[in-house]
Amino acid sequence: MKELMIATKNKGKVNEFKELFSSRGINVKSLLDYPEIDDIEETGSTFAENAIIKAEAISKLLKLPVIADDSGLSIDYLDGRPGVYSARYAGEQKNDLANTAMVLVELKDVPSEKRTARFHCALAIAIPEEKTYVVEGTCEGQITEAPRGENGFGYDPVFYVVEEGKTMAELPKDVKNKISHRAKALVKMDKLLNELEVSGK
Ligand SMILES: O=c1[nH]c(=O)c2ncn([C@@H]3O[C@H](COP(=O)(O)OP(=O)(O)OP(=O)(O)O)[C@@H](O)[C@H]3O)c2[nH]1
Ligand SMILES: [Mg+2]
Repeated sequence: MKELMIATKNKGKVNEFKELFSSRGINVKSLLDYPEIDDIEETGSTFAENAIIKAEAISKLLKLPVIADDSGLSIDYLDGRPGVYSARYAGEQKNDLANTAMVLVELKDVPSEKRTARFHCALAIAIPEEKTYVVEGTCEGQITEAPRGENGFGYDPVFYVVEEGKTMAELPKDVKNKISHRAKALVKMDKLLNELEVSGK
């Protein structure tokens, strides 16, 4: 089986990448397999910049082709926040429940038509001694007034997907893995990997 390294310590992302890549016959390794590697500082101002920073840093360290994911939620009423600060919105401890609660407080009494939002995912692949490539995917939705559902991670319980009539956390994982920002970016990455033939090296 082929193998790919994903430069993340986020368990929710790792689970999704394992599901998404297993159907492609690719085994996923992540930074959860390398606890000695410290977090890479995300100093970029866009998802794409941060994905490149993470992919290049880990690729340099491991001397392997490495994919990194930088993702988050942009809420129109909050001028795009939490954006690249999605993981740390309520503090450096990166607490999903606290982040979600903060967003709900900021949107208190905001009517449903003004609660539009989208998830973004930038995936970068850094190849040693070669270029770094980036692809992106988005998923449109609305922020609910209270969390609903047990699946997924992060802001999924408050992210309502209008076409499905459910929050991301109420959707079965195979449905999220078809419609999500990450799934859409991965379809583009898949094409790229086929062209570059890097998976498995
Ligand atoms: O409800 C959600 N469904 C998703 O599908 C999703 N994808 C990302 N996010 C949120 O955005 C932050 C990313 O920040 P982020 O890309 O910096 O990741 P991270 O710091 O957790 O891990 P790493 O990959 O950097 O190691 C995460 O913490 C999540 O809160 C999501 N929320
Ligand atoms: Mg991060």
